[in-house]
Amino acid sequence: MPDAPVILADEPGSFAHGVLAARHPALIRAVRDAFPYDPGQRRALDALLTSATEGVIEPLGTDADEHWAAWGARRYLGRSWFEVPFLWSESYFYRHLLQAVGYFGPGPWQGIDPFRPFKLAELDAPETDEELAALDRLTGQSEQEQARALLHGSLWGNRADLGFRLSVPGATTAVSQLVADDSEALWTLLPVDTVCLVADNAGRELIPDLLFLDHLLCHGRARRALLQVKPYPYYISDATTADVVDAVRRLTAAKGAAADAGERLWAALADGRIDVRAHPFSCAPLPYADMPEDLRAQFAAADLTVFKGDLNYRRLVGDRLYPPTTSFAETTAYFPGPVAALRTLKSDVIVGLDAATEAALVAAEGQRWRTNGTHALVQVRP
Ligand SMILES: O=P(O)(O)OC[C@@]1(O)O[C@H](CO)[C@@H](O)[C@@H]1O
Repeated sequence: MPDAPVILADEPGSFAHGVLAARHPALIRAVRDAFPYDPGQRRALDALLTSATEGVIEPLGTDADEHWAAWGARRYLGRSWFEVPFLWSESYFYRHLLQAVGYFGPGPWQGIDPFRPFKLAELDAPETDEELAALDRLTGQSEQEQARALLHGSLWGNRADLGFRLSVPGATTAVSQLVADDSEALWTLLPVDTVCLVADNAGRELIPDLLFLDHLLCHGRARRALLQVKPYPYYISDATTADVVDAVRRLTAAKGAAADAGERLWAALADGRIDVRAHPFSCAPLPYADMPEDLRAQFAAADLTVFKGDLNYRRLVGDRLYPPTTSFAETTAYFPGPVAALRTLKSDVIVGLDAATEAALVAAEGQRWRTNGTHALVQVRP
């Protein structure tokens, strides 16, 4: 993987600094208000707020510390959250937040997803009804037109990221063009036996992801799908198995084409054509280049792996400040099979742009295009 500086959060005014200094405190407050947590949980959340903004990185004080030691904790404990790799700091913050609310138990709050109220509000939103109703209008179109529309639905669904909306209010309304578009290359890779989709957010991103998978299965573009989700709540709205079930239920409870897709998805999950996986490394604070052998073998067994979203992109290419014209193929050369990224741009990392595109973006927006969520990309390494 080409060398470039690893992103830290130590520079005031930078995107990463803003996430730790503003987004994380806002998230703690939102979670605190969303549940009738008991005094102990509230104290733990308040302590995390102080630690994350003014304090240093502390151990979890549970068996999980050993796990995190293997992911680099020994190097970072006792240091400011702002001085260590941004990806590491953010991931550990989410792990601490789950700890504060008792997610890992033992106790009555074990397994209660602190982000569930936000995820459910998304599923219930009128926008979701509109998106599902739009499926009925697709049915009269050719298979190819449907496939393209569903790919774009899945791509732009990535704007529906709750963390992003905590810091960029109104962010879901802007629309812009793709800064890189390898979608033709993507279509030439299909049909395949096994497609793997590494999911990102629940709710309004997961629904179009599932509809895209349903289309691939239904039209013979893939025989089966692996769906990688998170083993526990992460980065606010990241999808877990419970969120997959909620999304499919939302579809089956809808009308028309959405309900039909929901029934097919239910059947595909039940008969194993969609195989949900939740590998522990999915919540690791590390790039995919460092993945363990068993996960590498899972990806190697797929004929095509599609990474959804900004965080997965950061982990796929490495959370570094690359020159934007760095090759996507080179940064993903370690990956054990054909790989695609569908992502809206919501952090500083970017590779695979041509020089003219980068120059035009900078001329129009300075560096804001990297993080404001109005641009997207489809990148493929066959
Ligand atoms: O992965 P997603 O849902 O597309 O985006 C996650 C995100 O909102 O969170 C990170 C900052 O917290 C950034 O990588 C990105 O902006």
